[in-house]
Amino acid sequence: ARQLPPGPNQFHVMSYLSQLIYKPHIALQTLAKAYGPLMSFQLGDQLMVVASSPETAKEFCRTHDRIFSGRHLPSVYHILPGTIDSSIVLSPECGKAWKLLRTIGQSCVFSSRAMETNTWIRKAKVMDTVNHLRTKQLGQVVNLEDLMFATLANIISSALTAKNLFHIEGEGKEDYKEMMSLVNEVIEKTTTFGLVDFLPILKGVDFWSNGKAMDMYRKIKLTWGGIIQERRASTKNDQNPSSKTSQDFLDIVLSDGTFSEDQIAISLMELLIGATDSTTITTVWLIVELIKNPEMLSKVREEIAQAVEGDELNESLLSNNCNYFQACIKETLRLHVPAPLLVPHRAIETCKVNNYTIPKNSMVLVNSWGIARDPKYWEDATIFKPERFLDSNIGYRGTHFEYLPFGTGLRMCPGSAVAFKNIQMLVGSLLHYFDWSLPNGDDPISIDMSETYLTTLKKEKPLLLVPKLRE
Ligand code: HEM
Repeated sequence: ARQLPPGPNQFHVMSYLSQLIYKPHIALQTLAKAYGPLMSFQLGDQLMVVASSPETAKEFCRTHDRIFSGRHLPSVYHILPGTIDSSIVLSPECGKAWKLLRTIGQSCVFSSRAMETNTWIRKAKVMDTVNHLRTKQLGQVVNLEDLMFATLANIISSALTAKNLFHIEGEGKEDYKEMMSLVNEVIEKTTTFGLVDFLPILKGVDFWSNGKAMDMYRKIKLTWGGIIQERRASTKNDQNPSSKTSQDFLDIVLSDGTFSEDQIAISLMELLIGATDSTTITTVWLIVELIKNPEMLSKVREEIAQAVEGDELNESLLSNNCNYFQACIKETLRLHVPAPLLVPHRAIETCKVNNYTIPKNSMVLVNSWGIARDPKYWEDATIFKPERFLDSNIGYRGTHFEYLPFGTGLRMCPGSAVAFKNIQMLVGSLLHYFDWSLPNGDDPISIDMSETYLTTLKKEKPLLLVPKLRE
């Protein structure tokens, strides 16, 4: 007989509804305390299955990895034409288009060779930002979160298409603001799914009318259309295509011919969001934790100083010699897990897990946030303590199930190493060249630590700081 994992009944779920929508990682952790690390419940017409321990996470992401490698599509994707076949993140199964896009991404962004090739891009975009900050007047307040976001967006868009999305020197000007709100709107709309999407009562709110979806589609095309067409034209005019030494993502997808221009725009947008959203969140929390802990900050700075060559940070020295700094990045990814429930998985077949039946099309959530704060696995679990990673072999590549900031298995984040390098270069440079203080000389201890959930978990209030060039 079919036996589902234990879990709350309809009434119990209803009493948690608001928390399930706005703070699902917390609600699910609370429920798991009552029902155990493998739990199920009905949410509207969707069966939800939740893994809340390293052991149960392993069942879904390792032991039965292939069966749980599906995704649910937010309703918006059913409205937008062609998106299902041009997505990595939300591709419903690990099918042909998913494989092709992951392979192309591997060759020009994710692999070690690609990261090596792209080192100069990372450095150049970070230095654009550093140089821009050098022009600030003494005491001028900077929205550092936006600036780091724009820098990370330029790094990925340059790696994908050889173009900047943001003109950094134009920070705060019309073009910059327009691009910022365009991209933010797409991020907000396309990631606002998950639990809400499966509740018939909330569907009444009509998040996603056809009109809104088409507007989003138009905006995605507005962001990338010009870049794609320009490249297509220049490739046609180029008599000798082999004269280009290395191909970027755009060269490869265009010459492959599988995807339409609109589909290419969608996959570029998706990679942009994947590469910037969680990474920005991490850089924000890392800086917050360090300015709140001056002793840690000076240790990090001492290390970074050892990785400077001439007047520039050297990426391989940063990677090889800055253990404490890396421990701080890892600890930030533990205490402030950017994707607290990973990206929801879907069972593509019915499967038995721990003697329970998990029916086909169940939505599987791994509470990576709860696991990373479980006192069973982590001492002083809610305290920022980078030292814990110094003498530990726990890495972020998905082999330690008590620490899964990037997930693990088939659907694991392909950009984990890229993220690490970007964070290291960007935050390393910002801390090396500048001192950071709060507006009005406020004490860093007073920084508001509230978080807000929108598939990713970010700092609620923007990070406003005053830079001062270090001697
Ligand atoms: C700190 C930064 C980042 C974090 C915490 C993060 C986290 C994640 C997580 C948790 C997933 C879902 C894993 C799962 O469902 O099991 C994911 C998927 C993904 N990430 Fe990241 N990520 C980060 C940076 C990046 C970067 C820099 C890129 C691109 C260069 C990227 C591209 C992707 C893509 C394409 C997927 C979809 C994979 C698939 O469904 O097959 N991410 N990421």
